[in-house]
Amino acid sequence: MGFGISDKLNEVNCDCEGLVVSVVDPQPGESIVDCCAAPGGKTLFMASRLRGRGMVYAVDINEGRLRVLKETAKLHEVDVVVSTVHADLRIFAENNVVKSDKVLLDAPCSGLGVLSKRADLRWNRKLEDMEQLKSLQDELLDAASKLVKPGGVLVYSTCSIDPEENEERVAAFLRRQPEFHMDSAAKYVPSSFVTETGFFFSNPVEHALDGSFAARLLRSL
Ligand SMILES: C[S@@+](CC[C@H](N)C(=O)[O-])C[C@H]1O[C@@H](n2cnc3c(N)ncnc32)[C@H](O)[C@@H]1O
Repeated sequence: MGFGISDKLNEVNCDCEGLVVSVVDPQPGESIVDCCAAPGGKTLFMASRLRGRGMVYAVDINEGRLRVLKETAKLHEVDVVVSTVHADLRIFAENNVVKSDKVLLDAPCSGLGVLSKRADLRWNRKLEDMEQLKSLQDELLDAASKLVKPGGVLVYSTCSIDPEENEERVAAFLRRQPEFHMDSAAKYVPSSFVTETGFFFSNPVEHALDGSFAARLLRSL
């Protein structure tokens, strides 16, 4: 089996996607759920880190985007460790009894960290859209947390720099789900990307990268 993409992925591992995957810290042999996976940039990074042992379950509600993910995984020869699941995460988590070592929720967000690429987003935000988006992020976080085994890791990430979608969603989640607690990102990414409270954060001004956020949360044993 080839792992040709691994080297290429490692070369570009310094972008936001690679850094968020570093916060997840995938290890060979692990079972990982990528909850909002398509089109699959982070799935591919995680799959390459498994070195042929373990599985990334790539869940997404969008069948077309998931198909692209599957084809890309095959092209990059990591399809043997990627299994796609077409589902609404909230329903999948209700019905799935198997718990995984690591779960990544790269949540749908306002995209406020990538405005330089998506100028259209600047003018399209309405207050009620934001409230709906925050409720969806909360529901998806609760669903994702059900898939984590005791002692396992849940990473919540967005490509937003808005605290309402980031720190505030994590704080609300920890109030609802006290069996989870924060684990600092400091062990996984360079210190310039770690906030005082232990979150991963990149911003276009300081890092010349797209804005992105990730929180690493541990489930008690
Ligand atoms: C920010 S994008 C994910 C990007 C992806 N992680 C990557 O690295 O390429 C958010 C994804 O969430 C998916 N999504 C939105 N609501 C969902 C739901 N209820 N269940 C599963 N996936 C959902 C969307 O289809 C979209 O592909």
